[in-house]
Amino acid sequence: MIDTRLPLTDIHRHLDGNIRAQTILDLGREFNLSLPATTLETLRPHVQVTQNEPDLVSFLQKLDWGVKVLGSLDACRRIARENVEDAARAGIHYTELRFSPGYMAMTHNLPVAGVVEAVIDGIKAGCQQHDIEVRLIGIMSRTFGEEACLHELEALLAHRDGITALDLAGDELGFPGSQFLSHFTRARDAGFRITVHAGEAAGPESIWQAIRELGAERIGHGVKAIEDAALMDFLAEHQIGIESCLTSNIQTSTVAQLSNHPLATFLNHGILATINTDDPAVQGIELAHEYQVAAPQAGLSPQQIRTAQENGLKIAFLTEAEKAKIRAKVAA
Ligand SMILES: O=c1[nH]cnc2c1ncn2[C@@H]1O[C@H](CO)[C@@H](O)[C@H]1O
Ligand SMILES: [Zn+2]
Repeated sequence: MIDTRLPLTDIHRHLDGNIRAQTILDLGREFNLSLPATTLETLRPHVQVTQNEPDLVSFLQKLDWGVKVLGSLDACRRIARENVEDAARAGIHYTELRFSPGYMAMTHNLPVAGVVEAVIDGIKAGCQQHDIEVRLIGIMSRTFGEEACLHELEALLAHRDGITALDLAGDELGFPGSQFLSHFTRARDAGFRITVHAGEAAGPESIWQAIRELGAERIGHGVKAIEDAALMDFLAEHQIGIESCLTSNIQTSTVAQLSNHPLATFLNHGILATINTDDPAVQGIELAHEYQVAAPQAGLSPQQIRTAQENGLKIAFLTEAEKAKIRAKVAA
């Protein structure tokens, strides 16, 4: 259950994995693109997971139509604004929305730095209309290689003030973190906070690598930490937060069933683990489903669910003063 006296956060939410099906239809029409379907109902299986995918890379293909319709910077602005609206409607008080500007720019050759600017703009517009606090995390999509990631990093650095943190996402098995050392050195030098998708498709060594070599302060998914007792201790001791996404881990076949999910064990071990969505529109879920259905199925007790909710703001990329302000506002 969601504790309504506590701030509700979603700190692992891809805005380019959360494009409304209706918006995909609208933009397809606007830019005269041939989509695989012309009605919401027939489009859905092309843009949403309908049954669990065999692996991460197959799951990620479901995001492709959403970015293929981004025919202009205005379209990027629109989906950013709609993401704020959707998060506010989901009852979220604070969210960190992440996006890969190169992935969004790719199909229509948009300027990558222009995409970053448009997303920042769209978020601002959304925040003026809705009572929610938002920060942005820039993603480098490892799937497209080191060069493309460098391009994304530079676009994000060009708008340093609007971006809070840097992440690495995409095909973890095909593109190990070791290829991105220099990217993260530059990002840390610029003062970006760091979170990395690790231990989702690859094993615990990928989490160690993200922490030791990329400077990760938080880990996206981190499922495979459960295989390494020393790593479990390290995460707890150094307060490296885990951004868990329960349904996503089932849909990517990272975890066979929720009753096997390590989140409850992470929490028992004193790790600052949290409950988040990942790609809500693609997954066909919202945060309430993760709290009310997925978390109990994953064996979390009501107290553990509350702890996970509290951890969200605890490990948020905010100052202590900013966190206190959000806590006070929700409690009021
Ligand atoms: O669960 C996930 N694991 C790894 N990468 C992901 C996941 N969801 C989305 N992306 C990746 O994030 C970028 C868009 O924000 C894309 O690279 C997409 O493939
Ligand atoms: Zn993710």
